[in-house]
Amino acid sequence: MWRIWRRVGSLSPLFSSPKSSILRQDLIQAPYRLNFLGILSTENGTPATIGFFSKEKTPFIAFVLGGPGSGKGTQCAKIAEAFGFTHLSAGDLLRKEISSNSENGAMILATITEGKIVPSGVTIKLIRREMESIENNKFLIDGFPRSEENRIAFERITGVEPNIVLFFDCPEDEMVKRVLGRKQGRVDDNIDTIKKRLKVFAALNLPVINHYTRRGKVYKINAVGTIDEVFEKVRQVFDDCKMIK
Ligand SMILES: Nc1ncnc2c1ncn2[C@@H]1O[C@H](COP(=O)(O)OP(=O)(O)O)[C@@H](O)[C@H]1O
Ligand SMILES: Nc1ccn([C@H]2C[C@H](O)[C@@H](COP(=O)(O)OP(=O)(O)O)O2)c(=O)n1
Ligand SMILES: [Mg+2]
Repeated sequence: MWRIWRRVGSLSPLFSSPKSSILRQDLIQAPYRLNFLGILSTENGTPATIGFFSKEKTPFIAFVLGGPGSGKGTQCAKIAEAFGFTHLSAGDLLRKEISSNSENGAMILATITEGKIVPSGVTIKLIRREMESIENNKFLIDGFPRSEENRIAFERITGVEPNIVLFFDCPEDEMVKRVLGRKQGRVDDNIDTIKKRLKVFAALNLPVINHYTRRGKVYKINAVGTIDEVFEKVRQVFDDCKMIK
């Protein structure tokens, strides 16, 4: 088991030990497996709390959400640079799995091509692996959680909630224009898949944003404007966030 960092929902001071490994690999309980929801569970099927961060090692977590092309990745790069965060993009981690020919690669490729969401257990395992190997205590988790299933699995597995959630609010026609102009050779950056991703965003990701809005954690940012104009609004959030040391 990972050690629990702190109770879900609480906000606490952070970053006591920047050089320490945040997740304790030696505390992971085996064996565990994915249940039908893609949530990690023990062999008898009960949900497994596979991780917990000790109180002193609690990282600051910002979930970064918004529709496809809203500018999440672009803004995360700037936040990472300006505020010393580590940027973890769920989509990038999944694409890396595809190109490394891992056992889940074919399933991930098929899911992304369809504009659908990869089972939570797979994505959380990749995020966890990164958080374990990186010695930082400030993480931007970009493009995750993409669904209530993602969110619930993350909270159940880690025992924590994000400290804040950034939501880049962007009109659909602007998102379509940006994705079609992205030219990174992605299998999902075509008009058919974009339409599906926009539907999936509205159906599955907006409920996550609504949930965290009710929890008072969402900073909604108008994503229209130049990259620098948007970043000025983002900067204010981080400048004002007293929890970030
Ligand atoms: N404020 C902006 N105005 C115009 N284009 C933008 C802006 N922010 C990002 N872009 C461009 O739009 C595309 C999508 O941005 P990206 O950061 O990859 O979005 P996301 O990660 O939300 O899908 C990229 O080509 C990026 O350079
Ligand atoms: N939590 C996540 C994040 C991304 N994915 C899949 C499904 C998404 O359409 C693709 C691409 O995600 P990515 O965040 O890179 O996409 P955008 O930056 O929003 O354009 O990856 C997922 O299944 N689960
Ligand atoms: Mg992105």
